Amino acid sequence: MASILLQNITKVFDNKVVAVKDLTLEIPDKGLVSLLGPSGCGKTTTMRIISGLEEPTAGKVFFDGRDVTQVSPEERNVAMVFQFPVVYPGMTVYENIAFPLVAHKVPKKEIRRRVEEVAEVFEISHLLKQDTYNLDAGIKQKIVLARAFVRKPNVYLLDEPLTNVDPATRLELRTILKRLQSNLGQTMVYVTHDQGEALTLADRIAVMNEGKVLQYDSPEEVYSNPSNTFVGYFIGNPGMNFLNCSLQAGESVCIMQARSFSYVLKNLSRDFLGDSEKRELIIGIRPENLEILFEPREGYVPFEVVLSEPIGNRLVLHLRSGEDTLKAKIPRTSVEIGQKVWVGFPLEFLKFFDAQTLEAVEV
Ligand SMILES: Nc1ncnc2c1ncn2[C@@H]1O[C@H](COP(=O)(O)OP(=O)(O)OP(=O)(O)O)[C@@H](O)[C@H]1O
Repeated sequence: MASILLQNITKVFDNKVVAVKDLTLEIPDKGLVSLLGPSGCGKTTTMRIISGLEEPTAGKVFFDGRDVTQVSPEERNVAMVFQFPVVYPGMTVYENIAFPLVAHKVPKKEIRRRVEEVAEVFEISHLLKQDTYNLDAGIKQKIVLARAFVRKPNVYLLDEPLTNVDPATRLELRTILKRLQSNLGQTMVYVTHDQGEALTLADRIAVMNEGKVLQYDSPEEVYSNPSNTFVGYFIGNPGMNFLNCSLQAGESVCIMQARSFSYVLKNLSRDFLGDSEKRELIIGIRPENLEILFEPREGYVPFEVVLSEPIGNRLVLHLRSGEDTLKAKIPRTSVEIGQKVWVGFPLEFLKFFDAQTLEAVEV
């Protein structure tokens, strides 16, 4: 078990590619932390720096308060699993899983007990005597995960382990991993570009972009209170809506002036603007938090439906009013393309972002 501290880590490849920029991150002992971000944002590099496979250009890595920046991967005692499962050919499933224990000269009886235990967890007990030849990617990844979990390392580092497995096995493995992690009480770092995976698995998510951590919070917080527009857009399906607005002072409340409509924010006191008469902001709201009416109502803004997309038992409506566009997520119902709906913006769900820095602004 270990807590991990990455302190001001920078990694530059070939003197020009800055993969990680001054990144500081604290991963608590027994925590399950997910590094989430788009392709190329530096997740794998960060993971390789934790494992010791990559040396940072600047900054330090601590395990349980001990500086391990110069310590080898073996001595750090981490178990790593990558996207593409590597099973050892010419060995049975049992031998594959037992491999790290044999290498560490664990007594045979103990090896058998641990292999059988972990095989049961990953539901591959029936395959233990088989050769690994001809097994599908999902089963191979189960074997690789079992080989990682048969050990008792300081930290488990999992780099997109479910990306190449079929959807049914992916769901099954998510549940197994979550259960294992909480039963074992081991520190786990999980790299993914799949927000669904991060939101369901992790205790805390580090949302990354361009080599930086933009927000490090619980799944609930990154979803409900994104610290900037990137996080709001990247998390959620579809992502958060954004409207370029000027927030203007009315008599006692504020008025949201978008490019093509205005909307009175009845519960937002004029005091929000202080001494100014108006402020340029980006207003964000999640698609499921828009209020959608099929009849006109005073104060609500008419939008036209330009597309209606079914997602499971929900509909995603693409809406337009002049230059302003929104996506709304509503329960399935019959909606015609070109029909009008009336939209309300409940204050409790509105997020305000600075128009220049794109960072969240407190209300
Ligand atoms: N060994 C390397 N040499 C040169 N550039 C590298 C090397 N490894 C990574 N990079 C570059 O560093 C940046 C971050 O890469 P990294 O693999 O860490 O991102 P990632 O978020 O894991 O992406 P992906 O999800 O696509 O794996 C990218 O621009 C990548 O091309």
